[in-house]
Amino acid sequence: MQITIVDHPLVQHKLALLREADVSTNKFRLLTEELARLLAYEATRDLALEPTSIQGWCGEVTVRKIKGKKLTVVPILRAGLGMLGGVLDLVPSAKISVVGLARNEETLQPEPYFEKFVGSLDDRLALIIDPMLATGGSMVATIDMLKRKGCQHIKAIVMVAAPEGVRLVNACHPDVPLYCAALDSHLDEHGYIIPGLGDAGDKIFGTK
Ligand SMILES: O=P(O)(O)OC[C@H]1O[C@H](OP(=O)(O)OP(=O)(O)O)[C@H](O)[C@@H]1O
Ligand SMILES: O=c1cc[nH]c(=O)[nH]1
Ligand SMILES: [Mg+2]
Repeated sequence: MQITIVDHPLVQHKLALLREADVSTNKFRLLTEELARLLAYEATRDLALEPTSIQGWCGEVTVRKIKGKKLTVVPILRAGLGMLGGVLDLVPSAKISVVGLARNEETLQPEPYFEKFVGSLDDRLALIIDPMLATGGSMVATIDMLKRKGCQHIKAIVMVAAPEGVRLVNACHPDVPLYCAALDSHLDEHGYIIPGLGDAGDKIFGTK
């Protein structure tokens, strides 16, 4: 599995601000969106281009535009919604597929509660977005769902990943590249990433 840890100074600086214990809901939201934008920039770096002719100011000019492949952005509810605006800034015409999963706090298994996919998934690149890759259960379940619907090209974008989650995604779906701002140390006994960010969903939505 290809894993890209985006080491750009802007990414690392924003991640540092996100890790502060007393970060406000408003600041966490803004930083999440900004980080998502920068991570999506990296994740779309290899989109294929094709030459096309347009009328420019001085006559015909050959330019390059993104080739046919359509995109769907796949936020995993809830926390993935916090990254959606940042990704859509870069790919405003992307269609959105939504997956609702809640991690059971005791078993740490993802429990599905919603799914709504756009059509023609076999013809699209799916960009899954979720701030946290912890055990990897939620990401693997989402990739499973997409593949069952015929999706063949999938990338995962997270802010912080744990080695445990990377290992699980790699074991189940080695074809899915992962983009993140940090690969952290480990999971604690409650399945939280250390040092991580705490509960990203709660911080984005202001719950708890
Ligand atoms: O890798 P995993 O062990 O599956 O954990 C990661 C998942 O846990 C969090 O969501 P949570 O289930 O807490 O839901 P929320 O977004 O509604 O807070 C997070 O946003 C991921 O979706
Ligand atoms: O560290 C973690 C693990 C799962 N979900 C979170 O929001 N944070
Ligand atoms: Mg949560």
